[in-house]
Amino acid sequence: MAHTRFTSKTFRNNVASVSHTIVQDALLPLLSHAAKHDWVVDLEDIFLRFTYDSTFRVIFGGNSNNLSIELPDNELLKAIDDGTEAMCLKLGKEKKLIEASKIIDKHLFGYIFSKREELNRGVEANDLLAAYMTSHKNPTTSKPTSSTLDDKFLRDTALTFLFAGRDSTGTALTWFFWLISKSPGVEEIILQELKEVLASKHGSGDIGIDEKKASLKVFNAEELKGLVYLHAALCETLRLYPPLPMNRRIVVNEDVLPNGTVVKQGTKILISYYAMARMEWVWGEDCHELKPERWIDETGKLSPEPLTKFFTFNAGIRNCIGKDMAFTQMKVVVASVMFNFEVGLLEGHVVKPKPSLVLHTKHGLKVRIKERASLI
Ligand code: HEM
Repeated sequence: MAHTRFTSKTFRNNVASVSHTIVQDALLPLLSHAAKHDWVVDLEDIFLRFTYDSTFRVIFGGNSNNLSIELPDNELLKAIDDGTEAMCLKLGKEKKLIEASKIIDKHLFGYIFSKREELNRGVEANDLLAAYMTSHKNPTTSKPTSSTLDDKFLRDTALTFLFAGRDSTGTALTWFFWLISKSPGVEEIILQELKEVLASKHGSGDIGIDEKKASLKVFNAEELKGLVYLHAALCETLRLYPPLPMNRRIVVNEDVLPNGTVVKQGTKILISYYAMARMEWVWGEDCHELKPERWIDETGKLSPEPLTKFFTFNAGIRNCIGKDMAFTQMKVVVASVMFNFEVGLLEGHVVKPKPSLVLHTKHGLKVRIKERASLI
Protein backbone atom coordinates (compact mmCIF):
# COMPACT_ATOMS: atom_id res chain seq x y z
CA MET A 1 0.00 0.00 0.00
CA ALA A 2 2.80 2.40 0.87
CA HIS A 3 4.47 1.64 -2.46
CA THR A 4 1.36 2.59 -4.42
CA ARG A 5 0.93 5.72 -2.38
CA PHE A 6 4.54 6.87 -2.66
CA THR A 7 4.35 6.74 -6.46
CA SER A 8 1.02 8.61 -6.70
CA LYS A 9 0.87 12.17 -7.99
CA THR A 10 -1.00 13.38 -4.89
CA PHE A 11 1.71 12.08 -2.59
CA ARG A 12 4.53 13.55 -4.70
CA ASN A 13 2.79 16.93 -4.80
CA ASN A 14 2.32 16.81 -1.04
CA VAL A 15 6.02 16.06 -0.48
CA ALA A 16 7.01 18.93 -2.80
CA SER A 17 4.63 21.36 -1.13
CA VAL A 18 5.58 20.38 2.44
CA SER A 19 9.32 20.69 1.64
CA HIS A 20 8.80 24.06 -0.06
CA THR A 21 6.80 25.41 2.89
CA ILE A 22 9.35 24.38 5.53
CA VAL A 23 12.27 25.75 3.51
CA GLN A 24 10.44 29.04 3.01
CA ASP A 25 8.96 29.50 6.49
CA ALA A 26 11.61 27.94 8.69
CA LEU A 27 14.94 26.93 7.11
CA LEU A 28 15.80 30.12 5.20
CA PRO A 29 14.65 32.50 7.97
CA LEU A 30 16.77 30.54 10.47
CA LEU A 31 19.85 30.70 8.23
CA SER A 32 19.24 34.36 7.52
CA HIS A 33 19.13 35.04 11.26
CA ALA A 34 22.34 33.04 11.74
CA ALA A 35 24.01 35.09 8.99
CA LYS A 36 22.94 38.43 10.49
CA HIS A 37 24.21 37.48 13.96
CA ASP A 38 27.34 35.71 12.75
CA TRP A 39 26.31 32.51 14.54
CA VAL A 40 28.18 29.26 14.24
CA VAL A 41 25.53 26.64 13.45
CA ASP A 42 25.55 22.87 13.22
CA LEU A 43 24.11 22.15 9.78
CA GLU A 44 23.63 18.46 10.59
CA ASP A 45 21.32 19.31 13.49
CA ILE A 46 19.44 21.78 11.27
CA PHE A 47 19.02 19.33 8.40
CA LEU A 48 17.87 16.54 10.72
CA ARG A 49 15.24 18.90 12.11
CA PHE A 50 14.17 19.78 8.56
CA THR A 51 13.84 16.14 7.51
CA TYR A 52 12.08 15.25 10.76
CA ASP A 53 9.50 18.02 10.32
CA SER A 54 8.88 17.29 6.65
CA THR A 55 8.65 13.52 7.14
CA PHE A 56 6.39 14.01 10.15
CA ARG A 57 3.97 16.20 8.17
CA VAL A 58 3.83 13.68 5.33
CA ILE A 59 3.19 10.75 7.68
CA PHE A 60 0.94 12.25 10.32
CA GLY A 61 -0.36 15.38 8.62
CA GLY A 62 -0.60 18.39 10.96
CA ASN A 63 2.30 20.52 12.06
CA SER A 64 5.72 19.82 13.42
CA ASN A 65 7.99 22.82 14.03
CA ASN A 66 11.45 21.99 15.27
CA LEU A 67 13.23 24.38 12.97
CA SER A 68 12.93 27.75 14.60
CA ILE A 69 15.57 30.16 15.88
CA GLU A 70 15.26 28.67 19.39
CA LEU A 71 15.97 25.13 18.07
CA PRO A 72 13.53 23.62 20.61
CA ASP A 73 14.02 20.31 22.39
CA ASN A 74 11.76 17.53 21.17
CA GLU A 75 11.09 14.59 23.48
CA LEU A 76 10.15 12.16 20.69
CA LEU A 77 13.19 13.06 18.59
CA LYS A 78 15.51 12.53 21.54
CA ALA A 79 13.85 9.20 22.36
CA ILE A 80 14.32 8.00 18.76
CA ASP A 81 18.03 8.94 18.93
CA ASP A 82 18.51 7.32 22.36
CA GLY A 83 16.66 4.18 21.27
CA THR A 84 18.70 3.85 18.07
CA GLU A 85 21.96 4.30 19.94
CA ALA A 86 21.00 1.74 22.56
CA MET A 87 20.02 -0.76 19.85
CA CYS A 88 23.26 -0.21 17.92
CA LEU A 89 25.27 -0.84 21.07
CA LYS A 90 23.12 -3.93 21.66
CA LEU A 91 21.83 -2.58 24.96
CA GLY A 92 18.46 -4.18 24.27
CA LYS A 93 17.42 -4.67 27.86
CA GLU A 94 19.08 -1.57 29.22
CA LYS A 95 17.23 1.21 30.95
CA LYS A 96 17.91 3.71 28.17
CA LEU A 97 16.09 1.64 25.54
CA ILE A 98 13.18 0.88 27.84
CA GLU A 99 12.79 4.59 28.69
CA ALA A 100 13.06 5.57 25.00
CA SER A 101 10.43 2.96 24.02
CA LYS A 102 8.00 4.31 26.61
CA ILE A 103 8.33 7.88 25.28
CA ILE A 104 8.03 6.75 21.66
CA ASP A 105 4.88 4.77 22.54
CA LYS A 106 3.34 7.71 24.39
CA HIS A 107 3.76 10.04 21.41
CA LEU A 108 2.99 7.62 18.58
CA PHE A 109 -0.08 6.05 20.21
CA GLY A 110 -1.22 9.61 20.93
CA TYR A 111 -0.97 10.57 17.23
CA ILE A 112 -2.75 7.36 16.22
CA PHE A 113 -5.55 8.01 18.70
CA SER A 114 -6.05 11.60 17.49
CA LYS A 115 -5.98 10.59 13.85
CA ARG A 116 -8.63 7.93 14.45
CA GLU A 117 -10.82 10.50 16.18
CA GLU A 118 -10.37 12.94 13.29
CA LEU A 119 -11.29 10.30 10.74
CA ASN A 120 -14.34 9.29 12.74
CA ARG A 121 -15.45 12.92 12.73
CA GLY A 122 -15.15 12.84 8.92
CA VAL A 123 -12.07 15.09 8.69
CA GLU A 124 -10.37 14.71 5.28
CA ALA A 125 -6.69 13.72 5.49
CA ASN A 126 -4.10 12.86 2.87
CA ASP A 127 -1.29 11.71 5.15
CA LEU A 128 0.18 8.21 5.26
CA LEU A 129 -1.24 7.26 8.65
CA ALA A 130 -4.76 8.12 7.51
CA ALA A 131 -4.20 6.10 4.35
CA TYR A 132 -3.23 3.04 6.40
CA MET A 133 -6.18 3.50 8.72
CA THR A 134 -8.69 3.76 5.93
CA SER A 135 -7.17 1.02 3.79
CA HIS A 136 -9.82 -1.46 4.99
CA LYS A 137 -13.05 0.04 3.75
CA ASN A 138 -16.57 -1.23 3.86
CA PRO A 139 -17.32 -1.85 0.15
CA THR A 140 -20.87 -0.43 0.44
CA THR A 141 -20.36 2.63 2.63
CA SER A 142 -16.67 3.27 1.78
CA LYS A 143 -16.15 4.03 5.50
CA PRO A 144 -13.26 2.44 7.45
CA THR A 145 -14.34 -0.93 8.84
CA SER A 146 -14.00 -1.77 12.53
CA SER A 147 -11.14 -4.12 11.68
CA THR A 148 -8.74 -1.27 10.99
CA LEU A 149 -5.10 -2.14 11.36
CA ASP A 150 -3.87 -2.91 14.81
CA ASP A 151 -2.34 0.04 16.70
CA LYS A 152 0.99 -1.68 17.32
CA PHE A 153 1.37 -2.28 13.61
CA LEU A 154 0.55 1.38 12.95
CA ARG A 155 3.05 2.51 15.60
CA ASP A 156 5.82 0.36 14.12
CA THR A 157 5.04 1.49 10.59
CA ALA A 158 4.96 5.17 11.53
CA LEU A 159 8.24 4.83 13.44
CA THR A 160 9.90 3.07 10.50
CA PHE A 161 8.94 5.88 8.16
CA LEU A 162 9.92 8.60 10.60
CA PHE A 163 13.32 7.05 11.16
CA ALA A 164 13.91 6.05 7.51
CA GLY A 165 12.91 9.49 6.25
CA ARG A 166 14.63 11.68 8.80
CA ASP A 167 18.11 10.25 9.34
CA SER A 168 18.90 9.19 5.77
CA THR A 169 18.05 12.43 3.98
CA GLY A 170 19.30 14.60 6.86
CA THR A 171 22.76 13.04 6.82
CA ALA A 172 22.89 13.04 2.99
CA LEU A 173 22.37 16.83 3.02
CA THR A 174 25.08 17.21 5.67
CA TRP A 175 27.68 15.31 3.66
CA PHE A 176 26.67 17.18 0.51
CA PHE A 177 27.45 20.58 2.03
CA TRP A 178 30.69 19.30 3.50
CA LEU A 179 31.86 17.90 0.17
CA ILE A 180 30.85 21.09 -1.64
CA SER A 181 32.79 23.22 0.86
CA LYS A 182 35.89 21.44 -0.41
CA SER A 183 34.91 21.51 -4.09
CA PRO A 184 34.30 25.12 -5.18
CA GLY A 185 34.34 24.04 -8.84
CA VAL A 186 31.28 21.82 -8.32
CA GLU A 187 29.48 24.56 -6.41
CA GLU A 188 30.09 27.02 -9.25
CA ILE A 189 28.54 24.70 -11.84
CA ILE A 190 25.46 24.10 -9.65
CA LEU A 191 25.00 27.86 -9.16
CA GLN A 192 25.32 28.39 -12.91
CA GLU A 193 22.63 25.75 -13.47
CA LEU A 194 20.32 27.50 -10.99
CA LYS A 195 20.86 30.87 -12.67
CA GLU A 196 20.00 29.34 -16.04
CA VAL A 197 16.78 27.85 -14.68
CA LEU A 198 15.67 31.24 -13.40
CA ALA A 199 16.69 33.02 -16.57
CA SER A 200 14.74 30.55 -18.72
CA LYS A 201 11.73 30.77 -16.42
CA HIS A 202 11.59 34.54 -16.54
CA GLY A 203 12.73 35.04 -20.13
CA SER A 204 15.30 37.56 -18.88
CA GLY A 205 17.23 37.98 -15.63
CA ASP A 206 15.30 41.12 -14.60
CA ILE A 207 12.35 39.50 -12.88
CA GLY A 208 14.73 37.20 -11.05
CA ILE A 209 16.61 40.17 -9.60
CA ASP A 210 13.42 41.75 -8.27
CA GLU A 211 12.31 38.45 -6.83
CA LYS A 212 15.62 38.00 -5.04
CA LYS A 213 15.62 41.52 -3.64
CA ALA A 214 12.08 41.17 -2.35
CA SER A 215 12.74 37.97 -0.41
CA LEU A 216 14.90 34.91 -0.33
CA LYS A 217 14.43 32.71 -3.36
CA VAL A 218 12.85 29.29 -2.76
CA PHE A 219 12.94 26.93 -5.73
CA ASN A 220 9.81 24.98 -6.58
CA ALA A 221 9.50 21.45 -7.92
CA GLU A 222 8.91 22.64 -11.48
CA GLU A 223 12.12 24.71 -11.49
CA LEU A 224 14.13 21.84 -10.05
CA LYS A 225 12.95 19.20 -12.50
CA GLY A 226 15.64 19.42 -15.17
CA LEU A 227 18.71 20.13 -13.02
CA VAL A 228 21.01 17.40 -14.28
CA TYR A 229 24.24 18.55 -12.62
CA LEU A 230 22.61 19.06 -9.22
CA HIS A 231 21.08 15.57 -9.44
CA ALA A 232 24.46 14.12 -10.40
CA ALA A 233 26.20 15.92 -7.51
CA LEU A 234 23.66 14.48 -5.08
CA CYS A 235 24.20 10.97 -6.48
CA GLU A 236 27.96 11.45 -6.07
CA THR A 237 27.46 12.44 -2.43
CA LEU A 238 25.22 9.43 -1.83
CA ARG A 239 27.82 7.20 -3.48
CA LEU A 240 30.71 8.45 -1.32
CA TYR A 241 28.71 8.91 1.90
CA PRO A 242 25.80 6.44 1.77
CA PRO A 243 23.46 7.30 4.69
CA LEU A 244 23.10 3.56 5.30
CA PRO A 245 26.77 2.63 5.03
CA MET A 246 26.21 -1.12 5.43
CA ASN A 247 23.50 -3.64 4.73
CA ARG A 248 23.05 -7.26 5.66
CA ARG A 249 21.44 -10.22 3.96
CA ILE A 250 21.03 -13.84 5.04
CA VAL A 251 21.22 -16.65 2.51
CA VAL A 252 17.86 -18.45 2.32
CA ASN A 253 18.94 -21.23 -0.06
CA GLU A 254 22.49 -22.19 -1.02
CA ASP A 255 23.56 -20.24 -4.07
CA VAL A 256 26.58 -19.28 -6.17
CA LEU A 257 27.52 -15.60 -6.50
CA PRO A 258 28.51 -14.30 -9.96
CA ASN A 259 32.22 -14.55 -9.02
CA GLY A 260 31.89 -18.26 -8.20
CA THR A 261 31.68 -17.95 -4.39
CA VAL A 262 29.35 -20.56 -2.92
CA VAL A 263 27.17 -19.19 -0.14
CA LYS A 264 25.59 -21.69 2.21
CA GLN A 265 22.12 -21.45 3.71
CA GLY A 266 22.13 -19.22 6.80
CA THR A 267 25.32 -17.36 5.84
CA LYS A 268 25.20 -13.71 6.83
CA ILE A 269 26.52 -11.39 4.16
CA LEU A 270 27.57 -7.87 5.09
CA ILE A 271 27.69 -5.41 2.22
CA SER A 272 29.62 -2.21 2.85
CA TYR A 273 28.31 0.45 0.49
CA TYR A 274 30.86 2.85 1.98
CA ALA A 275 33.75 0.56 1.03
CA MET A 276 32.31 -0.22 -2.42
CA ALA A 277 32.42 3.49 -3.28
CA ARG A 278 36.16 3.41 -2.68
CA MET A 279 36.93 0.33 -4.79
CA GLU A 280 38.82 1.11 -7.98
CA TRP A 281 37.52 -1.97 -9.80
CA VAL A 282 33.96 -0.75 -9.23
CA TRP A 283 34.24 3.03 -9.80
CA GLY A 284 37.66 3.50 -11.42
CA GLU A 285 40.90 5.13 -10.31
CA ASP A 286 39.16 8.40 -9.48
CA CYS A 287 36.74 6.63 -7.08
CA HIS A 288 37.75 8.88 -4.15
CA GLU A 289 36.91 12.10 -6.02
CA LEU A 290 33.63 13.96 -5.97
CA LYS A 291 32.96 13.85 -9.69
CA PRO A 292 29.32 14.50 -10.71
CA GLU A 293 30.44 14.15 -14.34
CA ARG A 294 30.56 10.35 -13.93
CA TRP A 295 26.73 10.42 -13.79
CA ILE A 296 26.30 12.43 -17.02
CA ASP A 297 26.63 11.00 -20.53
CA GLU A 298 28.11 12.72 -23.58
CA THR A 299 24.71 14.11 -24.60
CA GLY A 300 24.40 15.93 -21.25
CA LYS A 301 21.71 13.59 -19.88
CA LEU A 302 21.87 11.50 -16.73
CA SER A 303 23.58 8.25 -17.57
CA PRO A 304 21.87 5.07 -16.34
CA GLU A 305 25.15 3.12 -16.34
CA PRO A 306 26.40 4.03 -12.83
CA LEU A 307 23.07 2.91 -11.38
CA THR A 308 24.03 -0.72 -11.99
CA LYS A 309 26.65 -0.42 -9.25
CA PHE A 310 24.94 2.10 -7.01
CA PHE A 311 23.25 0.40 -4.05
CA THR A 312 22.79 3.36 -1.71
CA PHE A 313 19.02 2.83 -1.95
CA ASN A 314 19.47 -0.95 -2.17
CA ALA A 315 18.28 -2.83 -5.25
CA GLY A 316 15.59 -5.37 -6.08
CA ILE A 317 12.24 -5.82 -4.43
CA ARG A 318 13.18 -4.36 -1.03
CA ASN A 319 14.72 -1.20 -2.40
CA CYS A 320 13.96 2.16 -0.84
CA ILE A 321 10.45 3.42 -1.48
CA GLY A 322 11.39 6.93 -0.33
CA LYS A 323 14.04 7.58 -3.01
CA ASP A 324 12.02 10.13 -4.99
CA MET A 325 10.83 11.79 -1.82
CA ALA A 326 14.46 12.13 -0.67
CA PHE A 327 15.56 13.69 -3.97
CA THR A 328 12.67 16.18 -3.88
CA GLN A 329 13.59 17.24 -0.33
CA MET A 330 17.32 17.41 -1.03
CA LYS A 331 16.92 19.45 -4.21
CA VAL A 332 14.70 22.12 -2.72
CA VAL A 333 17.02 22.48 0.28
CA VAL A 334 20.28 22.51 -1.67
CA ALA A 335 19.09 24.87 -4.42
CA SER A 336 17.47 27.32 -2.01
CA VAL A 337 20.32 27.33 0.52
CA MET A 338 23.10 27.58 -2.08
CA PHE A 339 21.38 30.29 -4.08
CA ASN A 340 20.83 32.55 -1.08
CA PHE A 341 23.80 31.79 1.18
CA GLU A 342 27.50 31.02 1.24
CA VAL A 343 28.27 28.21 3.65
CA GLY A 344 31.76 28.26 5.17
CA LEU A 345 33.18 25.46 7.27
CA LEU A 346 34.31 26.62 10.71
CA GLU A 347 38.09 26.79 10.71
CA GLY A 348 39.71 23.87 12.54
CA HIS A 349 36.43 21.93 12.81
CA VAL A 350 37.00 18.24 12.06
CA VAL A 351 34.31 16.45 10.07
CA LYS A 352 34.43 12.68 10.04
CA PRO A 353 31.93 9.82 10.09
CA LYS A 354 30.67 8.35 13.33
CA PRO A 355 30.48 4.54 13.23
CA SER A 356 26.77 3.83 13.59
CA LEU A 357 23.75 2.40 11.79
CA VAL A 358 23.36 5.70 9.91
CA LEU A 359 26.37 7.63 8.64
CA HIS A 360 26.16 10.61 10.97
CA THR A 361 29.14 12.89 11.53
CA LYS A 362 31.07 12.50 14.74
CA HIS A 363 31.06 16.19 15.72
CA GLY A 364 28.36 17.73 13.53
CA LEU A 365 28.94 20.13 10.64
CA LYS A 366 29.83 23.49 12.18
CA VAL A 367 29.58 26.36 9.72
CA ARG A 368 29.18 30.11 9.37
CA ILE A 369 26.55 31.42 7.00
CA LYS A 370 26.81 34.55 4.83
CA GLU A 371 24.08 36.00 2.64
CA ARG A 372 25.21 35.62 -0.96
CA ALA A 373 25.53 38.68 -3.14
CA SER A 374 22.88 38.63 -5.87
CA LEU A 375 23.68 36.03 -8.50
CA ILE A 376 21.67 37.60 -11.29
C1 HEM B 1 18.89 9.67 0.97
C2 HEM B 1 17.85 9.12 1.52
C3 HEM B 1 17.61 7.64 1.69
C4 HEM B 1 18.46 6.57 1.60
C5 HEM B 1 19.93 6.58 1.26
C6 HEM B 1 17.68 5.37 1.86
C7 HEM B 1 18.20 4.08 1.83
C8 HEM B 1 17.45 2.93 2.01
C9 HEM B 1 17.96 1.58 1.93
C10 HEM B 1 19.42 1.19 1.69
C11 HEM B 1 16.94 0.73 2.15
C12 HEM B 1 16.98 -0.82 2.19
C13 HEM B 1 17.10 -1.28 3.62
C14 HEM B 1 17.24 -2.78 3.72
O1 HEM B 1 17.81 -3.41 2.86
O2 HEM B 1 16.80 -3.33 4.72
C15 HEM B 1 15.75 1.53 2.36
C16 HEM B 1 14.50 1.03 2.62
C17 HEM B 1 13.42 1.81 2.93
N1 HEM B 1 13.34 3.18 2.91
FE1 HEM B 1 14.83 4.46 2.43
N2 HEM B 1 16.40 5.73 2.13
C18 HEM B 1 16.29 7.10 2.03
C19 HEM B 1 15.17 7.88 2.23
C20 HEM B 1 13.93 7.38 2.58
C21 HEM B 1 12.74 8.18 2.82
C22 HEM B 1 12.66 9.71 2.65
C23 HEM B 1 11.75 7.32 3.20
C24 HEM B 1 10.32 7.60 3.56
C25 HEM B 1 9.91 8.49 4.37
C26 HEM B 1 12.31 5.98 3.17
C27 HEM B 1 11.60 4.84 3.47
C28 HEM B 1 12.09 3.55 3.33
C29 HEM B 1 11.31 2.35 3.61
C30 HEM B 1 9.86 2.31 4.09
C31 HEM B 1 12.13 1.26 3.35
C32 HEM B 1 11.78 -0.24 3.48
C33 HEM B 1 11.30 -0.74 2.13
C34 HEM B 1 10.99 -2.23 2.16
O3 HEM B 1 11.50 -2.94 3.01
O4 HEM B 1 10.26 -2.67 1.26
N3 HEM B 1 13.63 6.06 2.79
N4 HEM B 1 16.10 2.87 2.26
